[in-house]
Amino acid sequence: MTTPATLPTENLPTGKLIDGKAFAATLRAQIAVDVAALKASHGVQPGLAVVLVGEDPASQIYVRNKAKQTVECGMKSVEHKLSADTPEADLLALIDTLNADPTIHGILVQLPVPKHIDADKIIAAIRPDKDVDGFHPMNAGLLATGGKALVPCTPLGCSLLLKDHLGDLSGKHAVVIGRSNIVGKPMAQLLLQESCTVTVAHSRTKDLPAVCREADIVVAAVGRPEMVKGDWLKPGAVVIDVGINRIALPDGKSKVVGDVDFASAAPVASAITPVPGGVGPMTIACLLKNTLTACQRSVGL
Ligand SMILES: Nc1nc2c(c(=O)[nH]1)N[C@@H](CN(C=O)c1ccc(C(=O)N[C@@H](CCC(=O)O)C(=O)O)cc1)CN2
Repeated sequence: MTTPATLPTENLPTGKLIDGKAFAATLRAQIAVDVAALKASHGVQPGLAVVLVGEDPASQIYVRNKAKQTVECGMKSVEHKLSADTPEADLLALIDTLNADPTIHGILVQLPVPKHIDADKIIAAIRPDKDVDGFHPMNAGLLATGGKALVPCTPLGCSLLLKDHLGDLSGKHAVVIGRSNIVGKPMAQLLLQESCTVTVAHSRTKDLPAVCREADIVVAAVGRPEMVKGDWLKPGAVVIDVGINRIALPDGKSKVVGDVDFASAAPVASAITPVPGGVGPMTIACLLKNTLTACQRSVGL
């Protein structure tokens, strides 16, 4: 009998699946309650500005979902959609305007940006206290030194899922595959804060399967479809799959898969996030959480 391409998630034993979609819905409901309380106590409504440059289809969907969920939580949402050939100087000018706008507490520029725009320069132009993506070097430094950072949304979401599932993470060996500024490095910092022993693996890591087999927790954020196989895992490991890879199917359609080969990994892991429905929904929920945090801090809370 051949192994199915993906295990149907509904056939997994209870507790094996870490349901990010459900967790994100609960988090958003709590954020809505906190937004209402902030309005009542301080007369302030959190405002999020999302800037999209160009027409990347996936980015358009993410931006639409961000705006919709922002409004559903009772916050103000402002969208700026700029053409793909927008000069970098115009984007910097827009960020200056948003930085100075007292009704806007969170600013993000959807990534990736077109090639003629320097993403690092754009990120550095956003006021650190409004940088709800947590990508500004000031926030990266605060996270690394244990300060009051705004934390990147995807790793924050992974950390919330892990703590909800495992409780205390202290002493666990976590292997993070990927060293990006957006996921891998901040993920490692968050796991260190929880007193994990952290290994950051990457494309030059020797014998990656053997490194993964040492891990109690594997966070895969490498951007390679279904790379992490079941025989890379220690039995009982908890697996967090950050990958969102669209792959073509023989019938001409496509589907989204993670960085983990779910079919072989799920039987070995004690718990695993699915793709879709795992980490992805947590990214947007944590963006709303960061926007609320930025607004609360702006009134001294
Ligand atoms: N400025 C930013 N740009 C980007 C970020 C980011 O955090 N800040 N992250 C990603 C895109 N992203 C949010 O922006 C994002 C990606 C995926 C999901 C999600 O819910 N995915 C679904 C599956 C979607 C599909 O079928 O295509 C899931 O995993 O269930 C939410 C947000 C890059 N850019």
